[in-house]
Amino acid sequence: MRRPLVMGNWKLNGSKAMVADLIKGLDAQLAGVEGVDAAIAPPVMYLDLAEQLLGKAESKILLGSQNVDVNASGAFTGDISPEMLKDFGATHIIIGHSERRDYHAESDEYVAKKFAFLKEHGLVPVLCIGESEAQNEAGETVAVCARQLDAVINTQGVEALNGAVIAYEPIWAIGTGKAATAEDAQRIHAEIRAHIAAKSEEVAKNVVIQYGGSVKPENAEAYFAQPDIDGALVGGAALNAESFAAIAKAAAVAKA
Ligand SMILES: O=C[C@H](O)COP(=O)(O)O
Repeated sequence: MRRPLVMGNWKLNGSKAMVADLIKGLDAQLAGVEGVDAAIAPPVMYLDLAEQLLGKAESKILLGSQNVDVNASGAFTGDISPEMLKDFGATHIIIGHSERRDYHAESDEYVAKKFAFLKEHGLVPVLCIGESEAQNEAGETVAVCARQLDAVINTQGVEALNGAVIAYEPIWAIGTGKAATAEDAQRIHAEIRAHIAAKSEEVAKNVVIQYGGSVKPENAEAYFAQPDIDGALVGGAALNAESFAAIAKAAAVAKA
């Protein structure tokens, strides 16, 4: 049985006060909620504070990050290494988000390199994949997702997906309020799982596939009712403790 994972990607939002408030609210809202892993990825600047606050509260909330770079140390100005993330207690690291692919020209190969680097350092890659609106309209959704996945599978073997997380995020649904229907998302998740199953049924059966793109408390239950949707990667709604907790609770109930 796959354990659901609901992860909040705070993107470029936050301040010390906001981090403290949000973590306090999340801890209160999520206390006693079983059957789901909840993770947060604040801006890297606030990992230290988040780690301290979670530690003080003896929180069950997992800590993550929104990115990693591909060098361990040395003359790489501005880069962040896996060991630095580990040093602050981050375990779940988002890579390949469409905002990184688009605004920072990150290729499938570069994202795959990050994937391998995280695995090498014992961290959990949360690999984002998904199609643009134009690709969706052209009927290329499954091919795009397969290509993005194959960048990892063909270089590292399908077993590299063991213990990793895949986040299917149709780009046109991110931050737009125009979420994919639960049925459409399920169809793509099933295709993604089938693509992996063609290489290994065991890996496909166990890999957690999250949906991301305008997930809100109002639509969360419908996603989690689908057999191949194992959680969510949440942007906007993760900036409010009550909304994020409601989504996490919906996953716990649906997957119990
Ligand atoms: O990483 C999260 C996604 O990009 C979804 O963002 P959103 O929930 O604001 O649409």
